[in-house]
Parts: sequence; structure tokens; C-alpha cells
Amino acid sequence: MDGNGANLVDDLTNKIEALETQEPKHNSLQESTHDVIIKQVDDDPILSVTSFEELKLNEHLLKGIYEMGFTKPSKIQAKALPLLLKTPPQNMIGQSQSGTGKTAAFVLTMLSRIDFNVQSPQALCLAPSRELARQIMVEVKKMGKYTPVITAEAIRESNMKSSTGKTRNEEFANAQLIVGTPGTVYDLLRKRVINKNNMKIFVLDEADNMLDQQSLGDQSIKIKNMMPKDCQIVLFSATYSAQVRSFAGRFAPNANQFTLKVEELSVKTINQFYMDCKDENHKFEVLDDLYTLLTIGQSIIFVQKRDTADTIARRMTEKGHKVINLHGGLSTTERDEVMDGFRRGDAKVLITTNVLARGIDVLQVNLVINYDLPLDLTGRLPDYETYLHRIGRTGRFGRTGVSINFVHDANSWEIVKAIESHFKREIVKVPTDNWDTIEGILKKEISKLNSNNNN
Ligand SMILES: Nc1ncnc2c1ncn2[C@@H]1O[C@H](COP(=O)(O)OP(=O)(O)OP(=O)(O)O)[C@@H](O)[C@H]1O
Repeated sequence: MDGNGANLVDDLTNKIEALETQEPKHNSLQESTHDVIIKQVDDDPILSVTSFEELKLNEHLLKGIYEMGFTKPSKIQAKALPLLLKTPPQNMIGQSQSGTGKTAAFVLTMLSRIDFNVQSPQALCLAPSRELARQIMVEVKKMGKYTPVITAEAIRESNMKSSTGKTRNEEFANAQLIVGTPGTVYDLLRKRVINKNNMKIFVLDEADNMLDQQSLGDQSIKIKNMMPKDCQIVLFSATYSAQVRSFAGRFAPNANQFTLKVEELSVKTINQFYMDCKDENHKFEVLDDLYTLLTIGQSIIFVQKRDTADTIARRMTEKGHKVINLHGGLSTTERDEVMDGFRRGDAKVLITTNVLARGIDVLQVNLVINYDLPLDLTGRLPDYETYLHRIGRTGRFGRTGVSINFVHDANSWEIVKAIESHFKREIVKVPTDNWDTIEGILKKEISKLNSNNNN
């Protein structure tokens, strides 16, 4: 690479590092300008608030929200919260793009429904992974910091110490708000460790995944069938396939519904690229080059299988890159340690499987690499929903992000083309053999995106 090329790489590096340090734009929310389609169950006018005060939330909750730096509701919060908080409660099937603040919408609703004088479970939230359940609990604790809420996490135990010093059963006996994964929650409900009788609100985050019969659907249905009849059911996700949506309608009957058009699904601030590799082996060489030649902020590399995650992590380490690796084959303690380290920024590169495709919110992540493209159960066709969730780990809440897909044969090329036409969003080709050109293209696209953001 000539001197000029090296300078350009530095430029790009600076640009990517600048993205890394972007402060949250709390006062200038950048969201889709196109409205979602809202289907309301009653004839009341559709409300949209412009401030959290308008929602008449408990003052202790407001204090928590402001301490988190939230100055005003995001678009989904502004429109969904007035419906979510209605009395008597109404069900909700909510959809909004990745990173637009769905968590706060349902966490505020859960915290608002709880009678703090009653010490038994009243709000239950399910998430598809322990990492996401733990993350939601962090949000609950921040938002509920000035309320007396008692919480418990229903995920498989790790060796990390309980912060309360209570036994697990004691924790669940008087917990008012529980967040967990379906298997553990079902087990605790079945053993009556979790008392369901006073449950007022049942939330499924990543609802399409939680209702998918080939995934977590069975457990979610069993849990829902244990809830009291008048329990409010709230579903949220960035994606719903047509099939899951019709099932969701039965799971949460008479629900207010927010639906995005397919061309609105993909976040505009995530710039999508693909790199044409010669074969499977060449993918690793390109990955190595990427991390050698560009200093990238925090990034996530997605692969399809646990074995691949282990292999890539080992080979990257051998090449001198500092990477960490998280998948479902690790122990719960290892998973927690890896995730906490990544959140702290101790490690910049996380190699993982679809276990972390959904919901994980690490604002500094500015690059997502699909080392293996997400495939459905046939192993040959694209998994559109997972693609959108994976790239949605960057570009959160108005920030700019980059995603790079590795293509290495005719099938993977067809998958990228199918994804491009499905979401109606261009995936730009970058070469794999000329690093001056590569960074030139990335730089041009990123600056185009930045100037669009500033308009
Ligand atoms: N009103 C707000 N003001 C400022 N920041 C906010 C606000 N609401 C949410 N955020 C922040 O935006 C980020 C993304 O929010 P969140 O994780 O809830 O997105 P999401 O819609 O659930 O995304 P995903 O579909 O990927 O799960 C978080 O860091 C959150 O703290």
C-alpha cells in the first residue's frame, strides 16, 4: 500500500473511531419519517405524546428516565405508550426498527402496572437469550431506580453471586417484576416458585422469535396459558413474518397493532456492503486483512455455527487479534463474563452466533460482519429476519453503522441479492483485493450517510 493509501486508511480509521465516540443524540432523534400503520382496537383518536410528562407517569419513574438521559420519547414510545398505559389495559402487537427504543416502552408499562404494596409477581417479561434478559433487567433497574420495585431474573443460574444474598426461591416469592428466558420461567412457574395469580402484564420481547413454533413458541404458549385471563399481553419486535403475525393475533387477541412496511424495516443509518471472497478459506484472509488494515471501533462478527465461532476466534487470536467468543456452548458464567467484558469495552471484537443476533444493545458497535450469511432451516435460503436483527446491532438510536456481508460462492451471492431485493435497500460491493479501493468505497459511503444524517 502506498503512503497515500495508508493516509486514506487512517482517515477511515478516524472516521470509524469518531463514530465510536458519538454521544447519544437525545435531543435529535433520527427515526424513520414514514409512519407505521397503526390499528387501534377502539375508536379513540390516535394519540402521540411529545414528552414523558404527558404520560402522567409516577414521578419516581420520571426521575429514573431523566437520569438515564432520556429527554423525550422516541417515536415508538410516543405512539405506543399512550395505548400501552390505557385503563383498562389493552393488548399490543408492536413493531419498530432495531434500536428505536422498544425496551423502554414495555419496561415503563410494566413498572407503571405494578402495585408496589403487593409483594408478589405482577409483571413478567420473556426474552430469547440470557444476555437479552440480563440487559432488559439493567434497563428495569435504571428506570425503576427511584421506585421500590422488587425484581428477579429467571435465567439459568451462573456462579456469579446473587446481589441480594437471598436464595433463589426467596427472590421469586416477593419479586414484583420478573425478566427471564422461557425454559427457566416455565420451570419456575410449573414448580410454583413463581406465583402467577397476580400477574398483570406479560411481555414477549423479540416476539416473533418467541412465538415461532420451530423456536421458542411451545414454551411461550404454555406460559401464556398459565397467566390470568385479564393479563395484558404485550408483544414487541422489529420483524414479524406473515405467518407469525397471524399467530400473534391469536396469542394477543384484540391488540392494538403497529406494523411497518417491508421497505421501512431496514434502518437507514446502517450502511450495507458485501465482499466477494474466492472461497471459504479466503473469507478468513479477508477478515484478517480487515482487522489488520483498519482500526475498527467495537464490532461483532456473526457466524452460523458454534464450531465456526471457536475456529475463527482461535485463528484470529493466532494472527494477533484480540477477540472474544460467545455462543450457546459456553457455561452461563463464561457467557456472562464475556458479555460483561464486551459491554465494558475490554474487548473490541466479539465473534458469535445467532444467540446474540437479537436485542443486544451496545451503542459503541459500529461494524457488524456477517462472516456467514444467516440461513433458514433449509440451510440454503436467506433468513431475512435474522439478517435484519444481526445488522441492527449497529446503527442504534440514530447512530451510523456499517455492515459487511461475506460472499464466497454462487449461493451466498444469491442470498445477498435476495436480501437486497427483499428489503429494497442496496448492498454495495467492495472488492477484496485492493485495500485502497476498499477503504475508498467504505469512506465514500460512510460520509454520504453522515451528510444524509445531518440534513
Ligand atoms: N427516549 C430515549 N431517549 C434517548 N435514548 C433512548 C430513548 N429510548 C431508548 N433509548 C436508547 O436507545 C437504545 C436502543 O433502545 P432499545 O434497545 O430499546 O432498542 P430496540 O428498539 O429494543 O431494539 P432491538 O429491536 O434491536 O431490540 C438504547 O441504548 C436505549 O437506552
